[in-house]
Amino acid sequence: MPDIAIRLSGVTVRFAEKQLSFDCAIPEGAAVAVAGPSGAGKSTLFNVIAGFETPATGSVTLLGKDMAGRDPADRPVSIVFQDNNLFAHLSVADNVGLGIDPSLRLDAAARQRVFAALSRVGLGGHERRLPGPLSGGERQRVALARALVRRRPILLLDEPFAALDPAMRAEMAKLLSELTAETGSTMLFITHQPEDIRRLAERVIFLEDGAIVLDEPAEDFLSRRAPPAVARFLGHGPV
Ligand SMILES: Nc1ncnc2c1ncn2[C@@H]1O[C@H](COP(=O)(O)OP(=O)(O)OP(=O)(O)O)[C@@H](O)[C@H]1O
Repeated sequence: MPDIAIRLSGVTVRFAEKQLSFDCAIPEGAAVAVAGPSGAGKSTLFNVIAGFETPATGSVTLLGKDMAGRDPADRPVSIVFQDNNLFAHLSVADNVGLGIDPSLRLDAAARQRVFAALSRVGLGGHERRLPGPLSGGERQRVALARALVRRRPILLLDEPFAALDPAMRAEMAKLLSELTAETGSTMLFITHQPEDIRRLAERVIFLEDGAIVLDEPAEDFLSRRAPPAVARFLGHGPV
């Protein structure tokens, strides 16, 4: 049995109009899809794991360590946001270098890591370009390279496929599955497409109305006809 990479126990998050609650145990090395209707709590779940949101109750344990009071920078987590947060005035290489040192004081070994990460995501030779003219898929891969140079064992990807056309979706899924196999990292990705689950996920976490309602192997999830929100997600219509 693999160890548990992410354990949330009795976690609640209170917003003015809403309370969310999370319990889950995600094995180390798993590729996990996070799905559910808009407003269900997917981004909040990521923010709790990454440390951008502080729970009102409960515990967040990552790789066996309690994260209470730990800043995002001190957690074993890299997060790639949906809008990929690239700086328009910095080169591709510098955008990736920020993952190593926010003040961009990079020695030769660090610069080598940046080049290696860009080459790994298929962007070797693009180091000096600015992000502006890049395609959506290329920008996503720059953001992914920045996450990779941080070498954190847990990778959170907020809709990594959203801006991509079907061919690029398949390519990105292949890249992510190769990367996680190589590094052994635990990866969670938010998606609205069953196809991404078929391609990449071993497990699925499904949220509804502020809570995790399913946490199970992808094949079990994909053969479901209920509850209704899952049936809708899978394109089966209401039951
Ligand atoms: N900072 C906040 N203050 C108040 N309410 C919030 C805050 N962040 C999220 N919420 C509320 O919590 C609920 C969950 O939001 P969240 O963004 O996590 O959902 P989501 O599943 O990621 O949605 P989407 O798919 O639309 O991005 C929503 O009702 C949202 O309005």
